[in-house]
Amino acid sequence: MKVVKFGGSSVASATQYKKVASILAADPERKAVIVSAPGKRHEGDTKTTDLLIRLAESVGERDFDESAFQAVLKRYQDIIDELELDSSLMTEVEGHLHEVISMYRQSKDRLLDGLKASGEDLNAKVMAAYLTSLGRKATYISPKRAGMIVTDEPGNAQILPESYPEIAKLRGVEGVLVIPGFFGYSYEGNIVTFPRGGSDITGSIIAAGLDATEYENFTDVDSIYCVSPKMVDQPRELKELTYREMRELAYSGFSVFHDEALQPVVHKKIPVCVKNTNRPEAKGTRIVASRELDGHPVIGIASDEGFCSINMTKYLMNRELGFGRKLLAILEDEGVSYEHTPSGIDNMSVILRSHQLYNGQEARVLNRIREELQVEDLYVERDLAMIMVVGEGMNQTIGIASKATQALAQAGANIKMINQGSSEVSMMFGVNVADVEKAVRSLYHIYFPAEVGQKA
Ligand SMILES: Nc1ncnc2c1ncn2[C@@H]1O[C@H](COP(=O)(O)OP(=O)(O)O)[C@@H](O)[C@H]1O
Ligand SMILES: N[C@@H](CC(=O)OP(=O)(O)O)C(=O)O
Repeated sequence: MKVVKFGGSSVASATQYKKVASILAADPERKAVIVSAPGKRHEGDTKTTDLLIRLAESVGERDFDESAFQAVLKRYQDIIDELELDSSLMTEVEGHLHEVISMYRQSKDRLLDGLKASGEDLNAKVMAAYLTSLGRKATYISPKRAGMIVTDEPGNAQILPESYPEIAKLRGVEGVLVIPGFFGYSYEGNIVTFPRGGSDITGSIIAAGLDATEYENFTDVDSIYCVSPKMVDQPRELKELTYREMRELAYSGFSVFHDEALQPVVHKKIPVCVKNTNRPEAKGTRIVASRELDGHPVIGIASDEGFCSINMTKYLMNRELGFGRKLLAILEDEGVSYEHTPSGIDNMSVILRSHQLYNGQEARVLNRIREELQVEDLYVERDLAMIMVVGEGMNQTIGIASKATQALAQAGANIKMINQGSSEVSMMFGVNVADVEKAVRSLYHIYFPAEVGQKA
């Protein structure tokens, strides 16, 4: 039995809905369908989730931005009209949005989550109605009915383990199950969303709960490529990669699959297959527990922006017992999470996502570090990007780092930081944001010269 997730671009319009229906019809093993909210129909379009965020932000004591409300309605109206579905569905869509607004008006966080979740919830209802109109047995299943219990942290939910036996009970439901992605319910009874892009997480949770043989993730590209197709034209397609490789790459910028979506399938070793809704005949990419090494020690190069570094120096830091612990305790106390901590004899840096150091917070954190740790030099460096070079074959190959530094030098990118984890499945380089694209292209050229040659 397979679990199939369709991303926003795959369910953005009536045309896309029809592709979904034929993909489902092509394989009776496709039992559970997870849908995102309608995404972008073309370059420059706005995702329904973003329209819903705009709507949530406009809600006041008594009113809200009517144009944002109408823009959301129009996304569903277009799909419902073109598929000639019952007009009562539109009444349901409108009623649902009004209900969420009036229920959560008093709490900004809850309202935002309630409206964001509506995007997928309404789409799942429309999808179930469409499949039924085609004569398929299809049932809308809310995350509540599925038993998806999550932590009560708005916009950042995590699934609780007791959900899985509940989800397993869905195996007994006849026909295709249509489940909205992106949210669950907390014990407090609230709707709580996963981080952005979190419908991938729902798909993975349902796959693990149902003990699926495969989790198919349908999107708008033929495969996962070894670098973002936004940076390199037609890069090398990846046939297979391991969970570890994908986790590193997704975390570091491969937005095609959510980095938190692997955890539920990993321990059951359920393969994930990323495929194209617009070209389902293309083989796609399989993410599996282990793979044969294919002569490419590096499998992918990812990059992400929006980092900063807190750098500090203190003479004889190496002799000061507990320095690192005290530093990290200050960050924990201030609610700041960190990504990496490269260090030298008398200096240490903490790399973190810049949005965590907003104005007041930055001053507070720096003051505490200065006063409590008595450092001699302390400053924040912003506009950093992290580049991750990933591959299972890297730990058995000599010269990977030297190739990387050569490529970065050729690109004229100044290396701000190098970090290699003990797993040796990845190596990370910090560079200025301004240098990141040329650095990634240069790394691609050095690690995949055959591909570059073929296209020249
Ligand atoms: N390495 C990569 N391989 C494939 N796609 C990538 C990669 N890195 C980034 N992407 C982007 O991810 C997009 C698909 O993810 P997303 O927009 O979230 O799709 P969906 O609407 O299906 O959820 C692709 O269109 C592509 O631009
Ligand atoms: N619609 C949500 C969740 C999601 O996963 O969407 P998509 O499948 O379009 O990435 C978002 O935009 O974040």
